[in-house]
Amino acid sequence: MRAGERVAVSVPASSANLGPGFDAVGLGLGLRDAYAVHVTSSPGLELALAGEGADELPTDATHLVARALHTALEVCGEPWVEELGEQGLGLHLECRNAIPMSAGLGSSAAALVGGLALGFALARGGALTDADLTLVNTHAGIAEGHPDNSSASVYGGLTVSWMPSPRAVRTARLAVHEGIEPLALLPQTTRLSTSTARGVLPSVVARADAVEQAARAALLTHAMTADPTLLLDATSDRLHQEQRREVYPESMGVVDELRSLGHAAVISGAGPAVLVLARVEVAEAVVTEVRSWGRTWRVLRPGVAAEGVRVEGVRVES
Ligand SMILES: Nc1ncnc2c1ncn2[C@@H]1O[C@H](COP(=O)(O)OP(=O)(O)OP(=O)(O)O)[C@@H](O)[C@H]1O
Ligand SMILES: N[C@@H](CCO)C(=O)O
Repeated sequence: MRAGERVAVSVPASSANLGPGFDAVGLGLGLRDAYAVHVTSSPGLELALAGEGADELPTDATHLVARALHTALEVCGEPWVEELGEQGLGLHLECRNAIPMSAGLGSSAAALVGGLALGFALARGGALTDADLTLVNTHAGIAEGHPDNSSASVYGGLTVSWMPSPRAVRTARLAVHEGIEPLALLPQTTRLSTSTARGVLPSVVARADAVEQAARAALLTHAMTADPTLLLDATSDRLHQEQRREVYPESMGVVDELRSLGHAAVISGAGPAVLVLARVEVAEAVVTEVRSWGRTWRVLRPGVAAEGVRVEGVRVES
């Protein structure tokens, strides 16, 4: 590394689960955080934060993007801040966040994916290979503990991920049917940490529920890629939403109401955001319906992220 090198990446938000795909299925959303790292000639780590969470996140090496950057540089055998300081160099990290935090839109997964991608891109002189993306996917999925959000942030589109062992992540990436528009509904103030939402889940599942969940999860991939008319049936869940009702009662009310009108509404990830997988011909009507309630819900129409994490710029100053 030398002073003047700079790499920038952007990384999409994601919605996880989509109903029955708990901890496995993710959808990349067209709302992106932007991160950049600059090698400077002043030793130490400096962070500049803007956008969502900027006034509450740490501005030192404990920041999630910085931690992920550190991991990637270590994997590549590159020096971290202390060692760089001995060479008279430092790192300046910029994070511009568009993804709301603790909302259910995969902000922490995006931070991990973005930080790892920055580190690999910096170590490789600016480009990310498929092998690098596999490493990002693996490290981010393991760090999150479940790969659904992080894989969607790595690859965009619809992702189905599984962990053959606690140290391995695999992902199949599918193209979303063009007749589907994702709508994200956000309560104005409510936040919910993923760990709180995971803490209320029972550890045992009845066989009848497991059987039905497997059928719906299989149907989900078909509905999302080939036949959106099946989305209402394909987004029915038996494993986590009802079990978590107490931690997001208002969101469940919205899901119930929209589903009773025939729309494929689910809790987005661990909530409290609600995701509606609307057929494009009814998307406008869903937005009008939600706004007519007069409740304080924000409607986002981010579209599907066709691309996952990507390098946005590389600069080497002499
Ligand atoms: N963009 C970010 N940059 C730095 N740290 C973050 C970022 N997003 C989340 N974090 C950290 O991760 C912690 C856990 O986030 P949490 O998993 O609750 O939110 P989330 O990822 O937005 O939610 P979800 O996974 O349900 O979509 C936050 O408290 C914060 O410390
Ligand atoms: N699958 C995860 C997504 C949240 O990060 C959950 O529902 O707990």
